[in-house]
Amino acid sequence: MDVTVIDHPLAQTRLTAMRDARTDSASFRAALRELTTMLVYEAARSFPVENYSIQTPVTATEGTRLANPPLLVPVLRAGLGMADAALALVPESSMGFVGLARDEETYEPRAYMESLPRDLSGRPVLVLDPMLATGGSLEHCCRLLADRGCTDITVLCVLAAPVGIERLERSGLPLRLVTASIDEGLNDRMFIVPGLGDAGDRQFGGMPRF
Ligand SMILES: O=P(O)(O)OC[C@H]1O[C@H](OP(=O)(O)OP(=O)(O)O)[C@H](O)[C@@H]1O
Ligand SMILES: O=c1cc[nH]c(=O)[nH]1
Ligand SMILES: [Mg+2]
Repeated sequence: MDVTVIDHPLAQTRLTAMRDARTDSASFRAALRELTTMLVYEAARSFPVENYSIQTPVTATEGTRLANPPLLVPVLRAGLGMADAALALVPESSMGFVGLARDEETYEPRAYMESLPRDLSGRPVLVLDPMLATGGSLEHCCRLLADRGCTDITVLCVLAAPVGIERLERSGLPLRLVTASIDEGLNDRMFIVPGLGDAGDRQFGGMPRF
């Protein structure tokens, strides 16, 4: 699996703001939006383009557009904070949604929402979720996409734990990963260390579990 780590200084300052426990929700969301722009910029480097004719105020020339705009899939809740920034940078894209909540005892993802096109063959997909911890949630999401015929999945994360990367690698799914950091590991509650805490709660506040 192809793994890209964005170690740009501006990505690292946003990441630091997100890690800092003193950062309030509004500043956390702002840092996530800015970091998402950088992750999408990097992920889009390999997007195929096509040329077409345009007219500048001076003369005729060739313009460039995306040959096959992606489907964006934020994983609710935490991935919602990446959706606007991704859509702003790739306005030609469309959006599907997957809702997953990790069970606090088994750490397995529980699916509660799925809104995706039926056929994803020939369609590149950018999955948006800030956290790759055990990898259960992202493996589940990427399987939903592969089951619909998708063969080109790029997962965009803020933090990835080595065990989660290995799980995605072992899954055999057709994906690559773009992240701002590979962290040390997981603690006994399967939180990423040093991490940033619960990315959903830090954006939107705590929620009673079902
Ligand atoms: O790799 P995993 O071990 O599966 O953990 C990662 C998942 O945990 C978080 O979501 P969470 O289940 O907390 O839901 P939330 O976004 O509603 O907070 C995160 O956004 C990932 O989806
Ligand atoms: O560290 C973690 C692990 C899973 N989900 C989060 O939001 N944070
Ligand atoms: Mg959460």
